[in-house]
Amino acid sequence: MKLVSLHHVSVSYDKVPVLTDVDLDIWNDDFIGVIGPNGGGKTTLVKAILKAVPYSGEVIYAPEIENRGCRRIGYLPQISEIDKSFPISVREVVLSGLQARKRLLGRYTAEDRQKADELLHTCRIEEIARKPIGTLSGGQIQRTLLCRALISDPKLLILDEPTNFVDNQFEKELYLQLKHFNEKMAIVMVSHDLGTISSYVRSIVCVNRRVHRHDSNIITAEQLHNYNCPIQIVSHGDVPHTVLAKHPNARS
Ligand SMILES: Nc1ncnc2c1ncn2[C@@H]1O[C@H](COP(=O)(O)OP(=O)(O)OP(=O)(O)O)[C@@H](O)[C@H]1O
Repeated sequence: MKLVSLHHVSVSYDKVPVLTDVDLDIWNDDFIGVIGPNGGGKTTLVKAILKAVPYSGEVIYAPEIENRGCRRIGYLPQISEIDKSFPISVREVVLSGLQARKRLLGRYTAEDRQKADELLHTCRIEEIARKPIGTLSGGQIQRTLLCRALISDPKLLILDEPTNFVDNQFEKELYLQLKHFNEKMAIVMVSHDLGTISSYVRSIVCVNRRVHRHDSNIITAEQLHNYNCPIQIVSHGDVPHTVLAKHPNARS
């Protein structure tokens, strides 16, 4: 079942085109890795899927995704987009994932709080439930944001660089959890860590102003060529690699 369809979607910031004429369908069982060079438009693509940036063209949600004002998309933003000075506890951050629904229905229920506690337990952060987010490590923040993204029982989970600033242990646990979540929801994950994600995702979407979907998790030489930027090969086989952080062609 098709959950989201983008038709001829274009996005510009200050008249500078960032995404041009994007056609993309997201299906209910998808596990998509979104790759591309720095500044290529990956986060903008995610925001277009969320209708969180002005765009031309069409972004169409199936009724399973949006029904009577209730949107079932969980979103884990980049850590840099989080205001850590905001005086709010881990548990409150997790519950805030229900806000869109609460605008219609009012206060949190005992059931909501129990759900938040279950997720905190699943992500192994129940002992920091009362801590303010400003005091947390990168891994603890990512776990908190993951719980927030999951609390509304999404049909589509979107993660933007979820393994930035986290340790290897968290990364491994996260990928295994995502595999499990993918039995119930579609997943779209932006990552620079191509070598790792290629062994978990089922499709690859390359973003460099234009968007190409490849229904395979094998990263090809052609895809690497699309990067047009320095690449560090980290292992052999199906060309897994990492894009260097410093990048002369970046537009940002
Ligand atoms: N709100 C904004 N206003 C103006 N320009 C923006 C805005 N957001 C992003 N950009 C620019 O749009 C381009 C694409 O940015 P985007 O964050 O979508 O790329 P990205 O592929 O996610 O990059 P990165 O890998 O560095 O996270 C960049 O040149 C960026 O500077």
